[in-house]
Amino acid sequence: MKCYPVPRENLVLSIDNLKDDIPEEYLSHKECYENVIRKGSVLYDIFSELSKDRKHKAHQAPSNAYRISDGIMQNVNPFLLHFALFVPAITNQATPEQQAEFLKHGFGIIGTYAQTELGHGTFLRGLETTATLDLETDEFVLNSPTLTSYKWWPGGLGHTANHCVVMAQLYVKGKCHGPHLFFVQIRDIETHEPLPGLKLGEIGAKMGFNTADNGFLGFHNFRIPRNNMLMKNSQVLKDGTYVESKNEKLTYGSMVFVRVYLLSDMAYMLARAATISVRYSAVRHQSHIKPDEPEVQILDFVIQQHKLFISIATSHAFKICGLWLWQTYSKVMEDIGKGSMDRLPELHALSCCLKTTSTRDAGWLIEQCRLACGGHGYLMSSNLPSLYTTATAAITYEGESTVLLLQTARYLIKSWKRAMEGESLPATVSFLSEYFNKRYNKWENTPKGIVDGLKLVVAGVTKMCAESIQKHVSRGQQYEEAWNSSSVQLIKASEAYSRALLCEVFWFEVDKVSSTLSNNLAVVLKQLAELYITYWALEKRGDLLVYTTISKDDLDKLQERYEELLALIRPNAVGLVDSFDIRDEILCSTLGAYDGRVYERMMEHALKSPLNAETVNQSFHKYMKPVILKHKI
Ligand SMILES: CC/C=C\C/C=C\C/C=C\C/C=C\CCC(=O)SCCNC(=O)CCNC(=O)[C@H](O)C(C)(C)COP(=O)(O)OP(=O)(O)OC[C@H]1O[C@@H](n2cnc3c(N)ncnc32)[C@H](O)[C@@H]1OP(=O)(O)O
Ligand SMILES: Cc1cc2nc3c(=O)[nH]c(=O)nc-3n(C[C@H](O)[C@H](O)[C@H](O)COP(=O)(O)OP(=O)(O)OC[C@H]3O[C@@H](n4cnc5c(N)ncnc54)[C@H](O)[C@@H]3O)c2cc1C
Repeated sequence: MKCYPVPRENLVLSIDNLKDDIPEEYLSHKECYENVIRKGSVLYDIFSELSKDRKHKAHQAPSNAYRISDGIMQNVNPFLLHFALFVPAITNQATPEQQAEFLKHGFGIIGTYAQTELGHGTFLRGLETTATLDLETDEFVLNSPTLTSYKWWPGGLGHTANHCVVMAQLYVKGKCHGPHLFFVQIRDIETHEPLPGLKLGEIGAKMGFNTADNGFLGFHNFRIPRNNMLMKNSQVLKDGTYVESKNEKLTYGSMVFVRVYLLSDMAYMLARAATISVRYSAVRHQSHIKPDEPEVQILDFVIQQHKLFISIATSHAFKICGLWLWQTYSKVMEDIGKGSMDRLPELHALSCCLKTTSTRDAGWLIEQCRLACGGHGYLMSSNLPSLYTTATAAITYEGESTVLLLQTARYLIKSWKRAMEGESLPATVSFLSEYFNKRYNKWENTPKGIVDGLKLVVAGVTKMCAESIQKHVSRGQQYEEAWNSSSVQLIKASEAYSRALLCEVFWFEVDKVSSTLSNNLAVVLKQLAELYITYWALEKRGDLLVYTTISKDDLDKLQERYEELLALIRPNAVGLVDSFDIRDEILCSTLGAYDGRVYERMMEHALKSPLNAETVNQSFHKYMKPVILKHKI
């Protein structure tokens, strides 16, 4: 058996079998998949050895592994769902005995998380796949009663995974108990053939994520042992007794895990885009500022700084907030382990709005980085297009953005009502009570003043939503209709809440640690945090004018300070992206390589195009020449 010493980035990235002779963009859909399975299998082998060598918790690839695989895969790893959802779902939702049983083969199985169906992705209570208890055989019978009930989208489901965790409506003695999770083998371990009673395949080409092997799965009277229902939170006993969960939403717990993780993942996606575009902007000379001087680095254009420095700052904001949210998640999971669900609604609300804002911001900011690189940003070899299509998928997967913002809005409205009744609120929403009791300060042009102002916007919009709902109810609408009628404002409340959270956590976490940092580092980090907060104060100036005592003069001063910060950051801009420390083999960009040899790398990459293997392509003689000669005058 091949034995890998503990891999370091250098070692993994030096494995020849992980290099591409032909850039991925020149491979067919099928070749792309086969190529990524080739590379993914080498990595999977390394992770397996690593988990043995390093006593890693079973099946958890080391966190830096994702960063290495990002470089090797360039696109998406078809084994991603195994680590991101399949294993976490089992460790989060199965009993210890079940975990030992289901994961006894260690890396010998490859799983995915099969929840979304052709007909339902958001509304989980509407999922159609059924799992019906057969008391006589002590089994569940899985069925896909309609075409729309086919599982559709799960990553790795088409041709990679041999197991999955399936979400299905649980039926016991004719009664439906709602969505539950089941451990299901779908392919033979030896032959990899689909097991009898299953219809499996991949869903076809997508705008990105094309190596994720997203698939479809249909069940036809497919039997699994009763013990294959994940039974940590709810159970079905041998006699058919159903023991319900302390909180039925615990079944949705695996999605919270990934939503929390995505904040950090987006920090990394943005760090890559910022590294590429800032380095390129330092190399690219174009146009003049002073007519009698040479062409300047485009990074000297203030508007270029305005386009790019927000991405540097946002990457740090997401990294720091991601750590804060992860600590909150870990604490809530610990509480749940002790039987307390009190903070679960708060964690759900936080993870929903922060996942949404981080994925949406990563999307438009990566696009802004691409556009700031002109035509060369449009080349696949820049890696900016792939970063964009990969990042923007996250706006939809793991909870579609609008739907998740409405979940946070639900929590804000409930918290507002509690504030009106004088109840104490968790720290993350206590400002609602302050606002309700008219305890807030006049505007201050400071980072803290801006954070307080953004919170006033949240409180003001939340109050407006509550009044809108009440107005529609008083006009005869049911509450749910009134909710729907007010949903445009409800989304605004959640968006404002998410922005206020990001600004507050970023500023105060940086402020908290700055005394422990070298003076220079503290100064630069505070400049980034202040830039982030001031950027969003200016973006949201309309709301601040409506809900706070900010004046036109205050806004003019903020604009001036913002431009000062751009100038202060400019000398450190390249150093700041270098400090993301993303090596060329992982950055995969002709524009962003550390040595700055942009034009040479662009030409080297262009010559790898199969079209450049010959000076005249055969299509000239086959198609063009007859037409040209026919019409030649
Ligand atoms: C380790 C490295 C990892 C990763 C690296 C990188 C990438 C990420 C990895 C993988 C990404 C690739 C693929 C993505 C995979 C997927 O997409 S999986 C499928 C994702 N699908 C969804 O997210 C579905 C979204 N829909 C829902 O969650 C629910 O349908 C809903 C919440 C919208 C509605 O649920 P309902 O049951 O109808 O509830 P409701 O009637 O609206 O009531 C809401 C109440 O329920 C509480 N609640 C809802 N959800 C949760 C939850 N998750 N946790 C806790 N509580 C929840 C909510 O608080 C409300 O409570 P009330 O007190 O107000 O009643
Ligand atoms: C790249 C990618 C990978 C994926 N990987 C997986 C995977 O591994 N496993 C898995 O199970 N799933 C996966 N998914 C599926 C993903 O989780 C779903 O696409 C997502 O949950 C959204 O559901 P939907 O596609 O049915 O959209 P819908 O829910 O149908 O949404 C369509 C539109 O309707 C709106 N809408 C829906 N409900 C409401 C509401 N209550 N109020 C207001 N508007 C509403 C939405 O805002 C949206 O604009 C993946 C998806 C993608 C794109």
